[in-house]
Amino acid sequence: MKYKIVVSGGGTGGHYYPAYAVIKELEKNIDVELTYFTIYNRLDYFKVPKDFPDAQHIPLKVKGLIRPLYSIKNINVLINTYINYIKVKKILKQITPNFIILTGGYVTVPVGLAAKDLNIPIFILEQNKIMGVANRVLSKYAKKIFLTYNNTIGNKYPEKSITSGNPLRIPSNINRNKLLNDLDFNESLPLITIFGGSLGSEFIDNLMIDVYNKITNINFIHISKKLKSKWENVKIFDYLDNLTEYLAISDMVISRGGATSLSEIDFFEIPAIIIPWGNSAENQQFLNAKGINKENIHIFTENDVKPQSIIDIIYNVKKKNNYTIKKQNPSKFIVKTILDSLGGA
Ligand SMILES: CC(=O)N[C@H]1[C@@H](OP(=O)(O)OP(=O)(O)OC[C@H]2O[C@@H](n3ccc(=O)[nH]c3=O)[C@H](O)[C@@H]2O)O[C@H](CO)[C@@H](O)[C@@H]1O
Repeated sequence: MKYKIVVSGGGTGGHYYPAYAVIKELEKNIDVELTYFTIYNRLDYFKVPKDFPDAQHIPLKVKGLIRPLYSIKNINVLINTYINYIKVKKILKQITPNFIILTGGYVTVPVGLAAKDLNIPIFILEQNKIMGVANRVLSKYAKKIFLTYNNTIGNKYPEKSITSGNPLRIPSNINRNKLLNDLDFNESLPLITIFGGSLGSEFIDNLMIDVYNKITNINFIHISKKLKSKWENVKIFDYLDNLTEYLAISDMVISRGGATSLSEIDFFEIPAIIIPWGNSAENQQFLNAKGINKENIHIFTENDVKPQSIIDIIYNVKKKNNYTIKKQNPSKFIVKTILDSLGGA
């Protein structure tokens, strides 16, 4: 039997990749026909994985809520949500999905409301330490809510919530020497990977210039749409589809506080310097970073961090002894729970 599955999530990697991980795991268990509702035009900002099942992508022209939430301008947002709800409901009636997965972002509100009206089972993934507004609105109608963090702030439905962890794209095998040789890196040196979420970060780009001018005995991979490399030990890419392969062999990461980036750092047990994006909704990125606050995780605000703060920390970075993965991808548990709750595949 073919399962018709509808997924919806905001148009950045942090929402898209967890959905991808779940769909990939579902495909191991059942035949999947996928429809994906996301934000109009946002798919250009980051690369949609090439091997994503032949999803039909339906972009919706949604308007995001304006803060403060009681702003009069949000009346337009409500009208826009209603128009999209009518459109999505019509499409869902044609598709007749078996179930629907929502990964957060305003775009999911009309999709979730239409699914609820048509009695389609809804599963929610919440990656962040503070639940996003869309997930807060839709949680009431969900069959199960999968959380990355214990005690997610703003979650009103603990009885149907499970702290599963964030489903991730995990490389199937890791060959450190090959990955480093491909980039002409010296294998005996440690590797530090720098990236600012799926959309990049000019703040982190600028911060690193002084660091690169001073440090030559570390290999650096830096994801940046702006920087050009003039340093032999720094390789710059505007995007890497296989970034998680490089994360798996990184001895340190410097990143923003997006929940999926942090889940990867946690999963691969990489020491990290986190500089949360100062304008994230409800200071979400700072709360995410505090949520994984452990030894070897250094959190800075944009105001506090200086190139010298980075140099002082990375000066002591050493190559790890081994790079084997010890944990299980949460996608396995999530898929099993979804299928069991629907009566099994
Ligand atoms: C601006 C914005 O909306 N930010 C939110 C967005 O972040 P954003 O979309 O930046 O997502 P995250 O930082 O959580 O994840 C980034 C993902 O992109 C991948 N990647 C990145 C660069 C690259 O070259 N290749 C690559 O594969 C990373 O491996 C990771 O899987 O979603 C997160 C999860 O809900 C939220 O916590 C963030 O606050």
